[in-house]
Amino acid sequence: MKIDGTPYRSIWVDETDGWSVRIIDQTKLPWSVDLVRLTTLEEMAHAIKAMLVRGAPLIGASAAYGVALAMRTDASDAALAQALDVLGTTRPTAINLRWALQRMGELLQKLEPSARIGAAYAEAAKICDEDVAVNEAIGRNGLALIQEKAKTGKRVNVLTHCNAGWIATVDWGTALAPIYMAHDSGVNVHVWVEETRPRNQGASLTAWELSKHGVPHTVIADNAGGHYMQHGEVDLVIVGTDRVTRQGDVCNKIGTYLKALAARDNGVPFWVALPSSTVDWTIRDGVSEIPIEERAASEVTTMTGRAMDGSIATVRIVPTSSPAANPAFDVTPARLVTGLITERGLCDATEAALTEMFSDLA
Ligand SMILES: CSC[C@H]1O[C@H](OP(=O)(O)O)[C@H](O)[C@@H]1O
Repeated sequence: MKIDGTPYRSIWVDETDGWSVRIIDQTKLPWSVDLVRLTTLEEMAHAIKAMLVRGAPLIGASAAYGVALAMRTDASDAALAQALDVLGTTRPTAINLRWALQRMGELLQKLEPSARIGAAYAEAAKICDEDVAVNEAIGRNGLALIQEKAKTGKRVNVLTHCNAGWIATVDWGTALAPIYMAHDSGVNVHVWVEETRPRNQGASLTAWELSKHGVPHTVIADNAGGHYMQHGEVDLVIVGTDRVTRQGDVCNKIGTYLKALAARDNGVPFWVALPSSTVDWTIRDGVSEIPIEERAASEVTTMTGRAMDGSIATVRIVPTSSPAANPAFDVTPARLVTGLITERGLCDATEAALTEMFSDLA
């Protein structure tokens, strides 16, 4: 996607040296576009854990480049095992992390150490290029849903939660890809952007993305989504996901489950956009089997934003005497999911449909 006319991906190899990795520091958005240069495994692991990069597909791509950076330093078997372990423990929920590390590990373990640096960079680049193509296909497949709603001749209102845009992936995004394509094709589309407490990925990231692309949108409190659905202001919900089970249960940012309940209660279609790398074929029941990341309480007790004098400030919004809990994801049972938007097409959130569409992976 473009930032003020300049095309970007959310991660790339620095062309000036051919090996360091550049990312957009998402903790600084929307206030500044800070391009960070990463040179070590440890810097990449920190970037994932501290959410300078976030979003399931981007976490996977970032981890792949983290392995490549590690191989530059030491391409031994021990160093490879260490890199896979360090990166594998950065964040527990997005399955794309495990998928990318398994792919990198299986490739590199078979090679002589002397061949590992080049192979690691090549495979990481391949993962990135594949992600872009897959997300573009998700966009095309999801576009049909928006175009169908546009047949009424009225503005199409899509609600989304968190950020599943181009900066949650290498490019295009998943949930936002159909929206970009609809907007670019002239469809009158508007997005209800839920702020997504506590880290405000909607307010800070989705709103920034849509503003940069000129897509009409309105930021709302997380708790307002159901109200707009009740009043007929939401034509469909499209969200991303960090892990889908083989029976179609969907793990996504905390609050997604509540959106799905409100959507079901109001007859609003609830779609989930995902690449096939986000399906975890090893599990069925999302609620009991998907590990939910528990992040720092300080993400709930404080908020960071731009003060009126233009400085970036963090303020406490909870009494110091009050404990806080911060589960970062929840699980929406398949029964509440209208369908899945994948790179291969639209798919029911059922084991039969998933295993038929992805019989080569299941
Ligand atoms: C396209 S995956 C986006 C997915 O990842 C987000 O989580 P986080 O910001 O904590 O990495 C959120 O669950 C999004 O739906």
